Parts: sequence; C-alpha cells; structure tokens
Amino acid sequence: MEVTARAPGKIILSGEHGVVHGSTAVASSIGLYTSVTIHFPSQNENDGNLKLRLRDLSLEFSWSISHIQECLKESNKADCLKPSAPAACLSNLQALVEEQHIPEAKFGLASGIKAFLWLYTCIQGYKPATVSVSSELPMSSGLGSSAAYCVALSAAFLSFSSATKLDVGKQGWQEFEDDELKLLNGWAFEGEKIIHGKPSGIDNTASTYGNMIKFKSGNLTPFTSSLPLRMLITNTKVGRNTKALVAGVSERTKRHYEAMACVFSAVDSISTELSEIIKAPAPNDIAITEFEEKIEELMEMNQGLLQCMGVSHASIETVLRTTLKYKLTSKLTGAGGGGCVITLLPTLLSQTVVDKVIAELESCGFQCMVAGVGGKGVQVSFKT
Ligand SMILES: Nc1ncnc2c1ncn2[C@@H]1O[C@H](COP(=O)(O)OP(=O)(O)OP(=O)(O)O)[C@@H](O)[C@H]1O
Ligand SMILES: C[C@@](O)(CCO)CC(=O)[O-]
Ligand SMILES: [Mg+2]
Repeated sequence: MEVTARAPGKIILSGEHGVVHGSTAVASSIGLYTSVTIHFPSQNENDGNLKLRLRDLSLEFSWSISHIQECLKESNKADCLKPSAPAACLSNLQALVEEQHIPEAKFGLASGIKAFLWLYTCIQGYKPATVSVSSELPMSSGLGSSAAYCVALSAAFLSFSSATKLDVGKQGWQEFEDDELKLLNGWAFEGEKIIHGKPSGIDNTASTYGNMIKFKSGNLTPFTSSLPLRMLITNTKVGRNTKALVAGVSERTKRHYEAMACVFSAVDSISTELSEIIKAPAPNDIAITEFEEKIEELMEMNQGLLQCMGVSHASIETVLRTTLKYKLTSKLTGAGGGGCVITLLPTLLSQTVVDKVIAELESCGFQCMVAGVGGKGVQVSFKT
C-alpha cells in the first residue's frame, strides 16, 4: 500500500519579510509541485529501516528504526493531532543527520532531513518505510520549495493516520477536509520552523490551501482573482538561504527600529490595497489596463521597500532593468538575495514581446517560465 501527496509551490505578490514582522502579505500557489510517496514494506521487504530517497538529487538516506527510536526520545511522546516542535531533541536530530555524511555541496539539505525525521516519527511513529521525494520546484529559489516539501511530507504521513478520513480505495487525486488541512498545515509549519528558524507560515499555508491568500500574523483569508493573472518567473539561479535572509532583516530591524517599523507599515498598506484590487469585480476590457497598472505600481513600490530591507541582489536588479526595457514591472518573490523574480505579463501583451524578453533574460544565464496564478492546494492519491 502506498500514497503519494503533492503540494504546490507559491509566489508572493506582495509582503515577503514584512509578513514575518506582522505586515499583511499576498501569496498564490503555482502549478509546480513537490511529490512525496510513502511505501510501507511487506513482510518480505521489511529490513527494519526508514529510508528517505531524494530522487532529483539521486541521494538516499537510511536509518534503522530502533536507532531512531533510541535517539528521539522526545518524539516518542508526540501526538499526531498536536503539531509540536523538537525543542529538547534538536541535537539528537542533528546527530542522526550527521551520521549520513551529506555531500558538502548539499549541506542545506541537513535541515530538510531533520524536518523529515521529526514529522515522520511524530505522525507515523516507529514503522519502517521508504519515503521518496521528487520536485518540479527549484530548491532555495523563492518558490517555496521548503514549504511544499513540508506540506507534502505532512500530507503523506497523515494520510495513513487516524487523523484523516480519506478514502483509501478511491482512485485519483483527493482533497482533505478543512480540519485535516488545518492539522497538516500545523505540522508543515513545524517542519518549516526546523528549516527556516522564524517563518511566518505564509508559504506552507499557500501550499496547503492553494489559490490566492491574504495572510497576516498567522491568519489566513482565502480569495480569488477576478481576472486570470499571468506571471513570468525568472530564476536568477543565484543560490540563497531563506533562514539567513530572514535573520538579516531582523538584524536590520534591531539596528533601525523606527525606520523599519515604517517600512513594514507601508508593506502592510500595499498588500491590503493589492488584495482589494485583485478580488474586486472583474473590470471590463477598457479597464483591464488600468487594473493591471495598479497591480504593477504596487509591485514596484513593494520592490523598493524590499531593497530598503537589504534583500535585493545584483542579479535581481538585472532582471528589473531588463524587463523595464519592455515596459514590464517586476519584483523579487520569496526571500530574495537571488532566487526568483516575478514579472506581470499584461493581458494585451503580445507573444512577440514575451518571447523577446525571455530570450534577453535567458541570454543573461537566467531561466524563465510563465505561470498562471492560483490553482489547487495539497492533494493525495492512494495506490493499493
Ligand atoms: N525536494 C526537497 N527535498 C529535500 N529537501 C528540500 C526539498 N525542497 C526543499 N528542501 C529543503 O528546503 C531548503 C530550501 O528552503 P529555503 O526556504 O531556503 O528555499 P525556498 O523554500 O525554495 O525559498 P522561499 O522560502 O524563499 O520560498 C533546502 O535546503 C532543503 O533543506
Ligand atoms: C521571506 C518570507 O517572508 C517569505 C519566504 O517565502 C519568510 C516567511 O514569511 O516565512
Ligand atoms: Mg522556504
């Protein structure tokens, strides 16, 4: 028996970083997924091990279940209905990861592996299994790869627990009930904390629920766009780490508290206005341009404030300058410092211009894709 869970990545249209400090932010899921399959061995296959296969990286990690149980005394007490943090056993999780000799170039994976061990043992306990992960999302690039990973892991593990009422015999993708989504989002948030340090919860919430969300201080308001929005996503391929960028903004806030409070307040107003514009009744054909120009102006203002926070990067500035040549507006998305930039593609923009701007961005070594905004959140599919 096995189950596959898939969880989407996200883009933040406005409010990243500010949201960690209490500002409103607006995010949307995108149609790129991380998938997690969990397979419980038959009696013949059972070697008493828990295995994690990261397919895209061709890496496999394996621990004997009895060894994990000995190390993680804290998760022995966990209740799958109550998401909890590994406070007292973080160093034991660290030791379980260190014994796996992760290649130095992939060192960022250590926190993801810790999150996996914590979520698995708290939700599933001490059963041998093979968990395989594959992803369409570039890792560490601002599209919420860490959140999609934590949401897909939590969904797969909870699918085989008493906490969910899914139909194991049903073919095809199925969705969770509201209370189940809340629980799995809670576990994914615990995973994100292990990876990020101090996440706001917006990324895991966007991945869990899908579509568009307004998010402030842990509170979610789902909404839909009155018009389809199309974004060009440019991956600068400059690697960065969300934890370090979030910590950098907090340091700047300590140094310049009053000034940063004003920046966060401006971010809050921009996100609130943006969500009002996007969800307002669809404009007629003449007003579409005006509607898109308002979104562009708010994106540009938000980008200016992200520069103020110190999270832009030379590669991001190159994307901004390049798209501006075509009268297009862009902003960084996610934690910044490299990673991905989004550019609104107006409805009336010709394909010739889209092709030209993509060609110019790709000639700088960047990678481009066009994404529709919104789409389904987490789903699971059983195989008997
Ligand atoms: N498919 C995956 N397999 C294993 N670990 C993953 C996977 N995807 C993400 N991770 C973990 O998440 C980390 C990247 O998270 P990080 O938050 O820095 O980037 P991001 O989530 O892509 O961007 P952002 O948070 O700005 O949206 C990786 O170093 C790894 O620990
Ligand atoms: C930078 C940040 O605001 C968004 C990362 O996608 C961090 C967070 O909210 O957890
Ligand atoms: Mg992340």
